[in-house]
Order: sequence, then C-alpha cells, then structure tokens
Amino acid sequence: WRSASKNSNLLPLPPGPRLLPFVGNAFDIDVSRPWLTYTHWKEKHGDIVYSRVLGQHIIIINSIEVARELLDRRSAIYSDRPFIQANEEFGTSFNTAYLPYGETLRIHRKLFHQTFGAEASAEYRDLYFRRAYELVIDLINVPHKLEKHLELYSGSLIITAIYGYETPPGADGDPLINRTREATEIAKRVLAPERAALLMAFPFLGHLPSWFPGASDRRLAPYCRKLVRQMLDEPFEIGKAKMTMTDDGRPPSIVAKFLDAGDTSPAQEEFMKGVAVSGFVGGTETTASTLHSFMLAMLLHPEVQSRALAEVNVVCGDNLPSFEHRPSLPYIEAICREVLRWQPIVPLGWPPCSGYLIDLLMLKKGLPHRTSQDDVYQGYFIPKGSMVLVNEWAISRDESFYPDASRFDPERHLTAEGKLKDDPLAGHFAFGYGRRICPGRHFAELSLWAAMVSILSTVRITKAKDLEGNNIPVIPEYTAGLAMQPKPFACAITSVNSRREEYMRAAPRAD
Ligand code: HEM
Repeated sequence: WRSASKNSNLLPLPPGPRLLPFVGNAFDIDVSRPWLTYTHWKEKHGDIVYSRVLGQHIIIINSIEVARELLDRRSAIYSDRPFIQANEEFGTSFNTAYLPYGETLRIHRKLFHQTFGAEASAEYRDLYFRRAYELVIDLINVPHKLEKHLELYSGSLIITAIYGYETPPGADGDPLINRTREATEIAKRVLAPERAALLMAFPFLGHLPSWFPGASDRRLAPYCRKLVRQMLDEPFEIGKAKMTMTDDGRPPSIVAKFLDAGDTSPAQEEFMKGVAVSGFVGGTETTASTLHSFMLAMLLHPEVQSRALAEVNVVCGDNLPSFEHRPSLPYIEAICREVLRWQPIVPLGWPPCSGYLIDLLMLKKGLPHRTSQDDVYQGYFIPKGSMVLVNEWAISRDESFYPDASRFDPERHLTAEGKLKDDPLAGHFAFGYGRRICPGRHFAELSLWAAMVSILSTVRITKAKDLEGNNIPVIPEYTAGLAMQPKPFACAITSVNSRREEYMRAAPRAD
C-alpha cells in the first residue's frame, strides 16, 4: 500500500498515517478544518507527510524548510495545478490560479508582474489611501456593517486599479461584483466535495452520471459560462473606453496601461481579460478576510491599539499617516505581520479565490500545487501527479519560531530596541511559494497597510454594549467555510482624532 507504481528505485514514500484500502485516508480528515488533522500528523510523522485519498497521492509539507526546498528551489517540478474538468464546463479555466504549468501561465504571470508587481503596485499609493479614508468614515458612520465595508474596500480598490472605474457606494449596485457573486454561488453548488472527489478519483467519468447528487446542477453550466464571459468582457470595455491619462501623466488603469503598451492582438487581449478577472476574484475575499481578522485582533487587544496610536501620534502629529511614514512605524508593521501569522486566512496555502473548488477532494482550503514529474526528497519518493499542500497553520504554530504561538503579540516581531526583526518567515504565511506565489502580494500588502494605519490612527474599536449598558462579550471564532475569517462579532467604533477624521471626510469620495 505504501509504494507508488513507477518508483523504480523502490524508495519509500514519506511517512504518514495508515492507509485503508481504496479510500486511503478519506475518513481520517477533519473536513471542516483539515489543517488541524495535518498538524496532528506532523506531531506523529514529521515535516513531510504522505497521505492518499481515493488513489490520489497527497504530500503535506509542515515546515518552512521543506516548503522552501521543494516549492521554491525545485519549483520547475512543483508548480503545476490539478486538472479540474468542471472548470472547462463552467468556463472558469481562464483563471490564472487553475492554469497548468506552461506557456499560458507564463504569459499570465508576466502580465501580473507588469501590472501588480512591486513598482506597479506602488503607483496606486493615492488610491489605497483614498479608499482607506472612505473605509474609516463608513466604519464610523455604520459600524455594524463592518464586513460589508471591508469587502467594499478590497473589491473596489481592485476594480478601480484594474479598470479605472469607481464602484458606486455600497457594492450591491456594482455589476461586476454582482456577477462574480452569482458565478461563485453556482460554482460552490456544483463543485461540492463529493462531486469534485469523484471526478478527481475517476477522471475517465468526465461528466458525472445524472443520478449523482448535485449532477443536475450541470444544467447551470451554460448560464455560468455566459456570466463568466460577461465578467471578462464588460468591465474590460469600460477600461478600454477610459484611456485619458491622470493629471500626473499615468494611465488611469491597469487595462489602459496594457492597451497603451502596444501588443493588443485578440489573443493578448484575452490573456489580459483573464488576468484582470483572476486578480479581482483572487484579491477581494482574501484582503477583506485579513482585515476582518485584524479588526477582531484589535477588539481583543485594546493595549495594542493604544500603542499603535501613540506611535502614529509621535511620528505624524495630527496629520494623516502615509507611505512616507511607513519606515518610522515599526509597531504598525509588526501588527500587520502578526495579523497574517496569528490566523493565516489560507491555512493550507491557497486563497479562497472566489470559492471555487475549496472543498476539492475534502482538502478544504487547499487547492494544492501538483508535481509534474517524479522527485526524491531526503530519500523519499514523491510521485509525479502528487498534490502538494503547505500546512501554513502548522508553520504559524511552530513554537521554536513563535513561543506561545496562539497568542496575538505584535511585539514578537520587534527587537529589544523596538526595531523590526529580520524575520525569514515574514510574508510566507500569506502568499505562498515558488512560481505560483501570489502575484497580487505587493498590491495586497500596500492595501492592508493603508487600511490598518488609517484605522489605527483615527478610530478605536471597543466592545459593543447591550441595552443595559454591559459589554457584549466577544468569542473569537473563525468560520470553517470558504475563507478562514472571523464569525461576525459586535463592536463599537469611535473616532479618537477629530482632525484626522475631518481630513478624511474632506477627501474626495467615489460617487
Ligand atoms: C491578503 C490578501 C491575499 C492573500 C492572503 C493571498 C494569498 C494567496 C495564496 C496563498 C496564493 C497561492 C500561492 C501558491 O499556490 O503557492 C495566491 C495565489 C494567487 N493570488 Fe493571492 N492573495 C491575496 C491577494 C491577492 C490580490 C490582491 C491579487 C490580485 C491583485 C491576488 C491574485 C492571486 C492570483 C491570480 C493567484 C494565483 C497564482 C497562480 O496560480 O499562479 N491575490 N494568493
């Protein structure tokens, strides 16, 4: 049971839990929080674990060293993705995230680099803050719609940057956001775990027999394909029509920049459309979930808020903080790092990415990398076609790096002199590895920082009160649903600096 068919050297597979005939470990995994099962396996079997579900080889990486060695250094072997038939049926195979390792992926990643790379992302510095001010004002005005405000912040930022148009206030009215939601809902229904698992185990079935639970949803496929086509075409046309340069001579959007650069053949345009929508679906929920987690951490830790505000006040006086202040605000930086570490919103190294395939093969929150050829690591055989998951949860809980790891403690990222530590793991929990590392990470980091510093400098998040004036207790719980994000919690949000609030209110808003 523990050998793989093409293992000519008869090397052992990595250690792992006992496999049952046929189903392998299908029944061993906590399907709502599989990373906890994998972390338990780490304790027993170590940093690299072999498992099998319905004949599919699964390699679970539980340490940063193994992740770097395999996914970073050997990325030519470890950068494929599993093929999903349903993506073809439902028109979602354009998404960068699902592309196999090959030429189309290379083109997409190049476009991503040009449009969301470090330099390109920095060009949107004014936009992040403009949106962040709107976010703060919305939080003060209507604190109970916290989640909605965070989703609007992250979604509208990406839409404005990509297509150059302003989403109307209250994302409900935006056609792109609405269509994305609708397509996502269909995909979630269709790609229920049992269906995806069966297709993965028996790809020769191609299409599921009509008696199979959920198979009747296939009738939605043509409609979903139509929605996806609209998502690809319509906002792109808006971006195309909005080519007027900004006052400082920059293209008004990523699409405009692409068109301005020259090669606009239909094929190239189709790639750009795919990149734009992949960026939107890959970046919205991830950024919003991270900020939601940040708000929860602040609510639970008033002392962290006080120290952050004091740091901003010393550095900025009553002015609004900006990216120029960033190097002088190490504590704020430490908060950002700790938010990403404390509750990695992609605990198995994969973003919710609009909800597709999350339950795939019972590997919730873990659409993995896939090996494109056989490999050997430390005497273990890694078969071609293995799914490879990084258990970021286990890495974030590694006590040798992070003593008392489940505690939220920004100070762990600072030296005794209050400077930022040179942390080799910083950023890794959030953004993945190798040639599939998140191409939106620069954009994401800047937008997270702008939102966090704007919130910390201007408002205070406290417990909400009930009708008798008692604090409503906060139970920090996370959803086991699509994205790892906090379950809704009540909080009060009040301004702590009227000057900054005034500046923010006076800043131009989208209309
Ligand atoms: C806090 C925000 C974000 C987090 C935590 C996050 C996390 C991730 C992770 C873990 C991966 C998988 C990496 C791997 O397979 O090794 C990924 C991939 C991806 N992300 Fe992000 N992401 C965020 C924001 C964004 C943004 C803003 C964009 C676009 C502007 C974006 C676009 C993508 C795309 C297109 C992929 C697929 C890349 C590929 O398969 O080659 N993400 N992201």
